[in-house]
Amino acid sequence: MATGTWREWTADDASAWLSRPGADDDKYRRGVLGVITGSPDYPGAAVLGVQAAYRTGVGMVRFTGPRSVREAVLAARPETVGVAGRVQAWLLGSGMDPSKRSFRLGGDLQRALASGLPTVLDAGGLDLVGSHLGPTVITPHRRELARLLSERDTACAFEDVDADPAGWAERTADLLQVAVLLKGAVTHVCDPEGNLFTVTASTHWLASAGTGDVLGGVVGALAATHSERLARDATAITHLAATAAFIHSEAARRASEAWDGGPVTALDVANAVPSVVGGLLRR
Ligand SMILES: NC(=O)C1=CN([C@@H]2O[C@H](COP(=O)(O)OP(=O)(O)OC[C@H]3O[C@@H](n4cnc5c(N)ncnc54)[C@H](OP(=O)(O)O)[C@@H]3O)[C@@H](O)[C@H]2O)[C@@H](O)CC1
Ligand SMILES: Nc1ncnc2c1ncn2[C@@H]1O[C@H](COP(=O)(O)OP(=O)(O)O)[C@@H](O)[C@H]1O
Repeated sequence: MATGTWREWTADDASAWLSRPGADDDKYRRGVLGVITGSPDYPGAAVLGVQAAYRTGVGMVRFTGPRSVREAVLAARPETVGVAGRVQAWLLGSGMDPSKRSFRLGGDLQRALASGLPTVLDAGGLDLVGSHLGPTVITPHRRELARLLSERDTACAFEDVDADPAGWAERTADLLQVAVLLKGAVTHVCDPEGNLFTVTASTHWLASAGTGDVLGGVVGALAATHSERLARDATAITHLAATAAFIHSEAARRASEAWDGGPVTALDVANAVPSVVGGLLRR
């Protein structure tokens, strides 16, 4: 499959998309991320995404996912607000199973997508792509991408995506008219406008449970803190997604270095995000 020219996203690129809060900022001006993630089977996915969003520098998180998950989220991050209200962006779907979606949860997800706000659609929210009205990025791994396309009558197997991730990411962006962040050792980030960026993981220790949920939180936080920019320029979501993947990869490297190059957990990666953001802001 023919593809355009992909460019590796650099530290300079990422730092251009970050800024420090100013004297006039408060938690609302900095950006509130609405999060509907997790399930009784996967409460940890919600905890990891919310943790990562705070570590990336969002002003506040409103978590309105399943009630059974809210307790775990609040235990890990008591600053989280558990009531619905105004938000600047949405993170939807990590740790959810679309086949077990309740009527109420389906309604909450559809309302979020109809809000026209910037949205990150992950894992069990991927099937909802197309209902979105705002600048949106989907964040599948290879298997999820193959499943999503097959459900949309495009024959595609895991092996196909594995053999040509760049081509399938680009084709998906075109078919579904949405920005795509396809996860892997090399993460491909692209959009229907032809932006094509790669982020090459700085350590393969990143391939462990829950690190994708962490990435969702990083992208969500950047979307919430850039909502005004996104309202003017929807393609900014692609640059923010690439920035998130860069921060995530660097956080994994730092977390591993803290263990002398040893293994890292998803929570280690989330906890290393502030030092990456700090370093990029100093550039
Ligand atoms: N802490 C949390 O809350 C976490 C929550 N998470 C959440 O979980 C949800 C599902 O995400 P996912 O990526 O795991 O699911 P999915 O794309 O369906 O892949 C499943 C495929 O894997 C395969 N497979 C299974 N075992 C295998 C084995 N031993 N060796 C080889 N293959 C094996 C299996 O193949 P099969 O057994 O059917 O042959 C199947 O095809 C998602 O919402 C995510 O956010 C995760 O982030 C983790 C941390
Ligand atoms: N071989 C690898 N080397 C480095 N990073 C990887 C590799 N495989 C996957 N990753 C990264 O690890 C993360 C895994 O995300 P995901 O597959 O969604 O896992 P989970 O669902 O458990 O959170 C992604 O950020 C992906 O880019």
